[in-house]
Amino acid sequence: MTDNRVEDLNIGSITPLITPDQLKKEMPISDEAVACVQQGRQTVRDILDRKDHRIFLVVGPCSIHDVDAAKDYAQRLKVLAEEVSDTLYLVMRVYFEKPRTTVGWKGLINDPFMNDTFKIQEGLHISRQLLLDLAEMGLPLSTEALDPISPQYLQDLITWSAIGARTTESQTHREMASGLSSAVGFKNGTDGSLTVATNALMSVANPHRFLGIDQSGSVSIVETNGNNYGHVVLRGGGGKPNYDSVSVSLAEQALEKADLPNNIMVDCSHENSSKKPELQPLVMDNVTNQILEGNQSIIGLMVESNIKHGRQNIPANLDDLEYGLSVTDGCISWDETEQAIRKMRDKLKDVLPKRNA
Ligand SMILES: O=C[C@H](O)[C@H](O)COP(=O)(O)O
Ligand SMILES: C=C(OP(=O)(O)O)C(=O)O
Repeated sequence: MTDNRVEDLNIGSITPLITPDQLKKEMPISDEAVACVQQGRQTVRDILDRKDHRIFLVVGPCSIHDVDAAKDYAQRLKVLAEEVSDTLYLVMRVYFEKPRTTVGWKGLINDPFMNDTFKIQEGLHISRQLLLDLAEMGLPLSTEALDPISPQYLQDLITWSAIGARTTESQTHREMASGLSSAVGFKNGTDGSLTVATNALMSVANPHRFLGIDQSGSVSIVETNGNNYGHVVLRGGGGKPNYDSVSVSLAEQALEKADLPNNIMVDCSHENSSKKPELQPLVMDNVTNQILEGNQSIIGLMVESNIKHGRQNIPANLDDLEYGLSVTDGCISWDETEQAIRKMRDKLKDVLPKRNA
């Protein structure tokens, strides 16, 4: 018998999902969380506009896999954030979606139980509850906007978003970012190319029309206004770092040539530290010294930090998971994080108020 099927040949199944509206009805944003998000977004915009002298640090685990450990981390970060708040504005990394070089665990939304059961609906619930809990603590939160649909479920709780090195060049992600309500950092490409990020900034500031979903889950034409709070994130690439003063100066020239604001974030992790977490404090200190020496463009840093130093593979028996240890990229420990952030604050506390004067 002839098989006449011409579609869905590679589809295993398609399962309807809760709509954004339904999830938000079950788990509504509270007044405390709204206040936290609004204040956080305004602070980041003020830093980008040089109305706030501080530098913002996007700091936290490479990925969230254990909600209790994330809350434990957040409580520590909240105390440190208050301590350094005259100089630094700390935003917690709460990354639920991981872009993989090939394959691997894709994060808490995709596979919340880390056992290939891919309970995405539960992943959305768990992720939203964590964002609510953390925002209610008064912590500004950040995430990578990777899936083009998931922002409808979670972005109301996000203060700063990233577009990752693997997707900065993607039109879909630039379109999505043009409609995000938060400021958004575009990483340079994995090969080190900055042009993909400067092109992304030119794209994202413009209105776009594209296919998406609305809050009731209907496939829709989305029209955006454009996002004027995009900036580049230098993360190294092509086997080389790009946090050094020469690379930063080249990035400044590229921004000037493209008529873009002189706003640069440095990611201390990834290829800026050859994925060796213990090198991140050295990158932080180098960038701090650049600011002490008069740099005007660096407005933010990213640091991958967790309760414990390093990383672990996801074990076959999940009872063997070590508490507070990353299952994706290696992170610096909480003690190292406190030490590095305090050092940065002490070095910059008298300098930042006079910067850009
Ligand atoms: O930040 C995390 C990783 O660097 C990124 O998701 C790629 O990870 P992989 O190369 O281990 O797949
Ligand atoms: C995946 C990440 O970074 P990059 O896109 O720079 O690899 C990340 O910050 O988690």
